[in-house]
Amino acid sequence: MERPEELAREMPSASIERLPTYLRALGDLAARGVVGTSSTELADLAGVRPAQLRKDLSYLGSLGTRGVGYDVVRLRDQVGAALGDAQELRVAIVGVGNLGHALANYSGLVARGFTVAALLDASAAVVGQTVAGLVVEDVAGLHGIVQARGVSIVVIAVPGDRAQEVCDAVVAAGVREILSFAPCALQVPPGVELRSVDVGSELQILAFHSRVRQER
Ligand SMILES: NC(=O)c1ccc[n+]([C@@H]2O[C@H](COP(=O)([O-])OP(=O)(O)OC[C@H]3O[C@@H](n4cnc5c(N)ncnc54)[C@H](O)[C@@H]3O)[C@@H](O)[C@H]2O)c1
Repeated sequence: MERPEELAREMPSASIERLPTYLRALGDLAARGVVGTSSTELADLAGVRPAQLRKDLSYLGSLGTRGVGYDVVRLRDQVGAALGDAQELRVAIVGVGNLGHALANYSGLVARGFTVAALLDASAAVVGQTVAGLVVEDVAGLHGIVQARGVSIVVIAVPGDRAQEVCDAVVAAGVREILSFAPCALQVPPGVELRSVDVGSELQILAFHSRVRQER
């Protein structure tokens, strides 16, 4: 029998990507005072098949009890811990323009246990400004700031043509988890986890579905 941490290491990325949805559904159930839930109910709330949900949760060692289901609070805490809830994860945002401002002020980060520990920019017009209670610092100090404040995740919100150089500097500073909003593909060395959110591509995917529906 594998230990929970060994199982979690084997979790496929598609399963990891569904964990925040499970956590949100479990949080809603807990807030409503629901004590126990079935895989069918939870899968329904999360918009997945029950078999998929059971498989995903099995990687956390959460098998539920046949006929009883899952203890909501226990499972919420287990999924939360897998997503790093228990640790205080420190995030730095590089690029404090329109998007960087919005992200720095986004209450959902704090609600999910993240702390914005630094805001960095290259523009003299932006450095020194106070945004969301933090003074924007010069990106030239990235390495020292990451080390001194224990930053483990960096969000890149700079223009596309600056994103790769920023990404390289972030990796050189020792960061292994990066979220990029830049509308371009970034290269990272093995061992660095890069997630990209390209709002334009997401809209194009919706536009594709819209066109196909109209042609039916
Ligand atoms: N605005 C949006 O709604 C939106 C949505 C999704 C994605 N994006 C993408 O996010 C990125 C930022 O968008 P924005 O609208 O905030 O742009 P912006 O021009 O308002 O802000 C970019 C910021 O990055 C800073 N910057 C430039 N080069 C830098 C460097 N080398 N190091 C550190 N900081 C640097 C600039 O000084 C500026 O403050 C872009 O790649 C954009 O395509 C924007």
